[in-house]
Amino acid sequence: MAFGTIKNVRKVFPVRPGSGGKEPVVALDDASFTFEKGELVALLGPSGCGKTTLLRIVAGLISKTSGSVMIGGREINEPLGDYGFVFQAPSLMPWRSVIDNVLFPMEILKRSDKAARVRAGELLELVGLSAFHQARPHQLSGGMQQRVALCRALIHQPNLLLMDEPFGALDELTRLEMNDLLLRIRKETGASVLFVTHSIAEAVYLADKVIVFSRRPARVSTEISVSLPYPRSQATRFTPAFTQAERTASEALGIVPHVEGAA
Ligand SMILES: Nc1ncnc2c1ncn2[C@@H]1O[C@H](COP(=O)(O)OP(=O)(O)OP(=O)(O)O)[C@@H](O)[C@H]1O
Repeated sequence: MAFGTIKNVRKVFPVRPGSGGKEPVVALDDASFTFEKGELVALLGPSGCGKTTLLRIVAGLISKTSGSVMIGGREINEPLGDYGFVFQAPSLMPWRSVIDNVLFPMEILKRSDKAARVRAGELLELVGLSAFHQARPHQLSGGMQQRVALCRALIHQPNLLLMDEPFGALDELTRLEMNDLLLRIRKETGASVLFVTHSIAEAVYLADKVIVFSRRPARVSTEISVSLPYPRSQATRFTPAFTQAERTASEALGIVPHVEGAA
């Protein structure tokens, strides 16, 4: 059985009284795909097609209207805690030091012991922030803050990392560095990753599999298996296989017409 199974998930947001909306919003319509333990799946699709909604359903943060979500053999109907969530904004607590931000989830889980502190140190080393344990968020660049947010998402050793356009606000060079960092982290932790992005190149570079959604209400329009070898490096972006995968994703999004055998 797959580690994660999203099956026929539908989400309708009802009209909220006083919101001015006239029709319920069908955010997801029949979204289905599976993923394995340790697999990195990129979710790609037009703005507003329901990608964030799907991540929140997988996390158990919001309910689905119908369908099922199974993660690690358990049906998800409420937050089960075995996931880390990384958002586009790092949203660190400005009054806390870097290490105390990383340790925050462990305080909530009442597991903020010496072992947690050691693990926080290891994670900060992994992301190259060993020298910044006591720094405050405002003393860090945007990329550094997002590294701290990554450590915070991983501190309780989740099996699943949910990432919602985590590098979308970063400059191009920092984003490329963060892509490589994420591939390293995935390898070291063995966590599965669901990664929402608007960038076709980022999706192809990171993913084992790209799920392309149609316009809202989202359905899975295409599933692309990315067969680029590991380890991937920035040079991978200049290979014919990379261009081919980008083209396939672009065709699935309707950005370029499908041409048989084109690369
Ligand atoms: N709480 C809510 N109440 C009502 N409608 C909502 C709610 N959350 C999301 N929606 C609607 O559901 C649709 C999908 O939103 P969602 O944020 O999941 O899309 P997205 O694909 O992540 O978009 P983007 O790529 O622009 O971030 C949108 O039309 C949005 O307005």
